[in-house]
Order: sequence, then structure tokens, then C-alpha cells
Amino acid sequence: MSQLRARFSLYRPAFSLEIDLHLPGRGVTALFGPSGSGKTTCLRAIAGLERVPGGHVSLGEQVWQDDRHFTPPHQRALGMVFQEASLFAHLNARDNLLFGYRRTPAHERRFGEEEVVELLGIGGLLSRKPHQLSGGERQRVGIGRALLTSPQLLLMDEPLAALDLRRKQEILPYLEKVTTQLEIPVLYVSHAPDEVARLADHMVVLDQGRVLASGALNDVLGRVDVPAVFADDAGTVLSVTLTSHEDDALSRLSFAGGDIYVAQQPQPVGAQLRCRVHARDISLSLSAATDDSILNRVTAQIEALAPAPTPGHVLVRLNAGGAPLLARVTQRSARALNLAPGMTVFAQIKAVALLD
Ligand SMILES: Nc1ncnc2c1ncn2[C@@H]1O[C@H](COP(=O)(O)OP(=O)(O)OP(=O)(O)O)[C@@H](O)[C@H]1O
Repeated sequence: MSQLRARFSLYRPAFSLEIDLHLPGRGVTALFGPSGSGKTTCLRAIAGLERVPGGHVSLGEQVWQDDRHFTPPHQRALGMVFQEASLFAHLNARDNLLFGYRRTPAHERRFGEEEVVELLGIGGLLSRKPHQLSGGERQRVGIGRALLTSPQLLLMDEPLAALDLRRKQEILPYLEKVTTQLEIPVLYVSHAPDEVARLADHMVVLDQGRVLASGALNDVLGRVDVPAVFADDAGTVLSVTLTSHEDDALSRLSFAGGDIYVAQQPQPVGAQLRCRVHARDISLSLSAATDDSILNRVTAQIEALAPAPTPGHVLVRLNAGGAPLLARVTQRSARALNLAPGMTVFAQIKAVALLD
């Protein structure tokens, strides 16, 4: 597995970036942070588009930059996808797709045209010029073009940011297919926590040019010391199994920490799903009170507490059968209940968003 290693510093008059990352050579790593935190600059430096003297960038055995050596961007085995797919206006979708493919030596080609066309569902679009495509379709062709250069790393800079919500929903399943079916690591820039929760396996949090956290998605999402960047969206992702469809229009989702009931889901029993649980949707209780209308309640241990970004609140990290959960409660309630690490509590889950 080719690990991505990036270590460099970059100085501008009003901004500096300090990067020292070891990233997994598989799956999707989200590079997350507020506007201006340095995400795009970091990606550009990895691509070689931004000069970072003294830095080191390598993918597995391939050293793209070190003290003695600098591989120019076009010789790095990487594909880039930006917010707007910059397709060649005079070429139809197929010729755009094949642009990089034809320039890639046959023995270096990893994916074929048919495979990529099918994966991205763009078979019906091939004869169209870019202006005859919707924004989402253009983006799918742009992703296809990047893939057909047979990259060993895909860099995506907010590929969905220019699309409205409907188009985003339309393209997300294709992105998921690309990232799960092709064995190609993806570094994915986003400032949308829900997008990250849906797509990423690994996460790096940048703030003001510094790496605040880097690790497995839930380890980072579950940290109580970095949520200022998540603001109101703090929360974790649960991996669950759909274990029954109930006769009152609910489906049961099970994980090691317990069961959760949600509105009936279309997937069959046995399906593996991911769901997002926001800290703002979990309240805590010391007893398993059943005289309220809350349907979902799991037992959990408190692992850590820290001030939440919202005034007057604390974030509580919980362990529910090994799964991390975050709860946001008022400081007043935390004091009244004497919440402390090691305590067993009942986490009442008011809402769950299915990601699949
Ligand atoms: N060419 C440039 N010259 C000088 N400063 C720049 C240049 N490009 C970006 N910056 C500054 O560098 C900082 C980081 O910018 P960058 O685009 O990497 O942030 P970002 O996290 O990708 O932001 P966004 O989410 O808004 O795209 C910002 O303060 C920005 O104003």
C-alpha cells in the first residue's frame, strides 16, 4: 500500500502553512477546514503546483519532491478534479475523456474507457459538447477524464461545491462508486461536514494553516478538543446493520452499542449502512426513563468532556459498545447530573441521518 507522505512549510505575507502528514494509501482522506485554512494550497503543493522548497512529498516509493529532486506536476501519477470541470469546450465528452488516456503509455493504463464510462454512468453523454451537459454531468466527465490518466492518487478540490443540493445528491453515489470500486486513494477537500461523513474513511482537520487532527474518520469526528471547526455539525458516524423491518413502518438498525429505530428504509435486512448522529441530537439521562416519547436510547460510558463551541454547552464523548458518540448538553445540565469520565449514562438519540 502506497502511503502518501507530505511534509512542507509555506510562507505568505498573511498566511503560513505547516504540513506534516502520513496518509493511508487507500480509501478517501478528507482534508477538512474552514475557508482560508489552507486546504487548496496544501493540495496544490502535493500536486507540485505550489513550490515548497525544502519539503518532502512522496507516494509509496515514488519521491515527488525532496532536498535534491522535484518532479514537475505533469509527471506525478495523480489526477485532479476541481470545483468546475474544466473540459475542453471544442471536444465532445468522449474526446475529453480520452485526452489523458491517449497520452498515457499503454503499459501504464490501469482503467479502460468502458469501465470508467460505466462506473460514472456517462454512456449516453459521450457525443455531447460540454455546453450541452449539466454541471453534474460535466463533473462526472471531468472525474472520468482524471481517472483515464491512470493516476495512483486522486486529488479532489471541493468537486461538489458548485452544484446545487439536487445535483450533489445525484453525483454522490458515483463518487462513492469511484472511491470504493477503484483501488485508488483519494484526497478530498471539503468544508461540508456531512459530505465528509458520507465519503471519508480518514480525516485531516486544518485550521489557519495548521493540522489540528489527523486520523480515522470517527476518531477525529469524536474528538472533543477540535469541534470548533465543526461548529453546530459536530457528531459521529455509526456503522449499523439493518436487522428488521417492523410492522409499524420502522426499521431497526443494530450496532454493538444497541438498536436504533428509524423510519422504514428501502434496503433489505442484513444491509450495512452508515448513519450520522449529531451531538446536538443526543441528550443524556442517568436513568433509563421510559415515560417519554424518545424511541432511541443506548447505554454508554462517558470518556471525555470539553467546552462546546456554542456558549453554555459542553461536548461529551461517549463509548457505546465501542462506537464513539458525541452529545452536546448545557453546562447547567452537566453540573446538575455531575457528568464525569467513567460514568455510565443513557444517551437519548433524537435524530439519525442515514448516509447511504
Ligand atoms: N496565490 C496566493 N497568493 C497569496 N495568498 C494566497 C494565494 N492563494 C491563497 N492565498 C491565501 O492563502 C490562504 C489559504 O488559502 P486556501 O485557498 O488554501 O484556503 P482553503 O482552505 O482552500 O479555502 P476555501 O475553502 O475558501 O477554498 C488564504 O488566506 C488565502 O487568502
